[in-house]
Amino acid sequence: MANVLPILRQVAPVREVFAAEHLAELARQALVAEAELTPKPGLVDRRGTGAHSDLSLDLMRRSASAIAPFFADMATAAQSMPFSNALRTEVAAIGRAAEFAMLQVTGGSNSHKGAIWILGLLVTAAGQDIESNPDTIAKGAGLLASLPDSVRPQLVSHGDMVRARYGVTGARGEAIANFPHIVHVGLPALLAARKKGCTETNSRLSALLDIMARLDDTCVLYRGGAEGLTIVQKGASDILHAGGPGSAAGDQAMLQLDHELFIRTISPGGSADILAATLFLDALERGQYAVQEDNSLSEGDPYGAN
Ligand SMILES: CC(C)(COP(=O)(O)OP(=O)(O)OC[C@H]1O[C@@H](n2cnc3c(N)ncnc32)[C@H](O[C@H]2O[C@H](COP(=O)(O)OP(=O)(O)OP(=O)(O)O)[C@@H](O)[C@H]2O)[C@@H]1O)[C@@H](O)C(=O)NCCC(=O)NCCS
Ligand SMILES: Nc1ncnc2[nH]cnc12
Repeated sequence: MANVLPILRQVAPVREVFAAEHLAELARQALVAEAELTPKPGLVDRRGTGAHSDLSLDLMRRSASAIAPFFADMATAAQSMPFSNALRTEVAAIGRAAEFAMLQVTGGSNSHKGAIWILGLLVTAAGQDIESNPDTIAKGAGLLASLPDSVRPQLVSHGDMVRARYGVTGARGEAIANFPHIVHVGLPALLAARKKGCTETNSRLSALLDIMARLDDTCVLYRGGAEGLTIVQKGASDILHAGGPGSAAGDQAMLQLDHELFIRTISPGGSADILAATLFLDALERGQYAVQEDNSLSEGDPYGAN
């Protein structure tokens, strides 16, 4: 079904929907593209495990594959019921099943909890209308996030602890505010770097650093406190001011920040999730479907970084 989408796009004038499997595959590929992007400060990448002792690139890839079918289920749900509390409840149940599948494949490590939330909401919103753009998809996803989560368990998450201590709004707040760090930070930074002639890898790294410089990442706050967040935000900002990825000073500053985060075991995991979602919406917007003309799916880095 996914492989007919480019054809549908040409012949169907309006309100054709994205195939659920296609959205899921695109989301999986965005997660793999984020994980493989190298070098990322403190994060798992092609060089190694960053500030993590329980994650690896192979695990991130397997986690992405394990959760992709749940994205397809979310898009299918979006196509079979209207925007409503019932859809929110259905998607929450699928999201929790995806978290369970993630924990099973990683042996209990949290590889993509934030990504399941963000991409799950975006895939659901994108599942409804092919004429959408990043802004309207983010708004739809934000609206869905603001509906009540009727079966929310009474467990206290790391995000809950950090929110109570530092007064930040975390992953839930990001969604309810319509994903400002994707729409107003990640995407503009990605496009600006490409326009300047940066390589695709450096454009994505620039987008990640811009996100890191501004996001109140609860993953950073939980591991490193307020001081850790300052180190991440100032460090990312300094790299960009030094010339950004691809400049000698920028690359040097990036290695220094990577080292500091490694020593302190601080990981900007929330920023990584926001970058994956940025790549997903960018690919949708550009019509860059990773389905090949011979109906196969691209291998390696399907988002084509260089
Ligand atoms: C709304 C939920 C995301 C739950 O939110 P909550 O804040 O209560 O949960 P957390 O457990 O804290 O997870 C939030 C994850 O979101 C990422 N994140 C952090 N800050 C932001 C931000 N400002 N904006 C957006 N996203 C953010 C981050 O995920 C990444 O970090 C993880 C790695 O962290 P790590 O420290 O290694 O792992 P931990 O287990 O936390 O600690 P250790 O023990 O290892 O030290 C990695 O997963 C990245 O993805 C935060 O971790 C949502 O889950 C929810 O409500 N779900 C219910 C189902 C539902 O409604 N679904 C609907 C659609 S799917
Ligand atoms: N590349 C990465 N490294 C560590 N945590 C992550 N969470 C999402 N992407 C990640």
